[in-house]
Amino acid sequence: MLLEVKNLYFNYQTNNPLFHNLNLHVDEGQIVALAGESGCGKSTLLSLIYGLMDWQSGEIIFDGEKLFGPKGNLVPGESKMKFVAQNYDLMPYGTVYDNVGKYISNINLTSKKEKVDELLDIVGLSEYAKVIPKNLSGGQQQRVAIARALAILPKMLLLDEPFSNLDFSRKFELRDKLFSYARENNMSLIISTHNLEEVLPWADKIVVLQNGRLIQNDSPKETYENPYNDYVAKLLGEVNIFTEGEKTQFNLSKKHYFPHQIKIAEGGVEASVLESLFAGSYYRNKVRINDKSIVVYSQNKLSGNVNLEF
Ligand SMILES: Nc1ncnc2c1ncn2[C@@H]1O[C@H](COP(=O)(O)OP(=O)(O)OP(=O)(O)O)[C@@H](O)[C@H]1O
Repeated sequence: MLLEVKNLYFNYQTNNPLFHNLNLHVDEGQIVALAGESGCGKSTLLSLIYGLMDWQSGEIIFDGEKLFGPKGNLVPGESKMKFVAQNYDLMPYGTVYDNVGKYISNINLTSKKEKVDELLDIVGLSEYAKVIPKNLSGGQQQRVAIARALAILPKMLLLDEPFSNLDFSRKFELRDKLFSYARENNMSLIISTHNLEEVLPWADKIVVLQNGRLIQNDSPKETYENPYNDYVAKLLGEVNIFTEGEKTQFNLSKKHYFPHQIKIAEGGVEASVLESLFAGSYYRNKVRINDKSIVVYSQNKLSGNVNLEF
């Protein structure tokens, strides 16, 4: 085990703990998605792990050593970790090259250049090496910060919403390269996100926080098949949620059905189609059974009545 958080207790305001007995562990080389809606405590947890704030009780153990938070380090932050916070913290007057190379030794300048070039390629900023951060967009600055963090090959990298400022096409490219780089170098990642779809294919484990409480800690498949509650299900994408009464009425085995989990099939429950919209690789349909509106995906445009199989 690389990281162990044991019975962590932390509050910003007395008598109102954000974390109460929080437990979490991360293995070496593991990619963990830390998910939850805005304000649930993701950034705070990453800051505590990295050692930027003091916690009130509990233990954080990293690489076999007990951590002591800010008082344990002369320079803020644990030396074997790197944290890319939401403010990026770049050197404003250094170029992109300088920023990415900040933690790489100058002893061998040729190998330093090779390393910086490799990292700039990973984050898609090869053409921006000579630009200063002030003249970059928010998403570009975010990518510089990621490249700089990767440069020191930390044992663990903490990324706070790393894809939040990136456009769609960049996101795909960056995710592929970033996760491959982490795997090749056996680097552990904890990535905070409010959108699990963004990291699901790459994550080994999904950890969900709700109001400071860790409510689910499972593999992506297990989380997807058995979300702990409606809150977790909604973090996974568009979902149909059924009440206990509706479950009985439609003879359902579970409470949450993602649109693709409901099939159009002969012999199923009859539903009327309210709308059928082209959505690229599928049609997004709104259908109704009695008073219940349900979203289902299909290969073809639907109309009239259809039969649904859950
Ligand atoms: N410095 C602070 N002082 C007091 N309360 C704070 C402070 N920073 C954060 N909080 C509160 O702690 C809770 C958790 O905040 P945090 O930033 O960790 O959430 P988050 O899940 O990272 O949110 P987001 O996704 O919006 O970044 C929130 O209710 C927030 O208002």
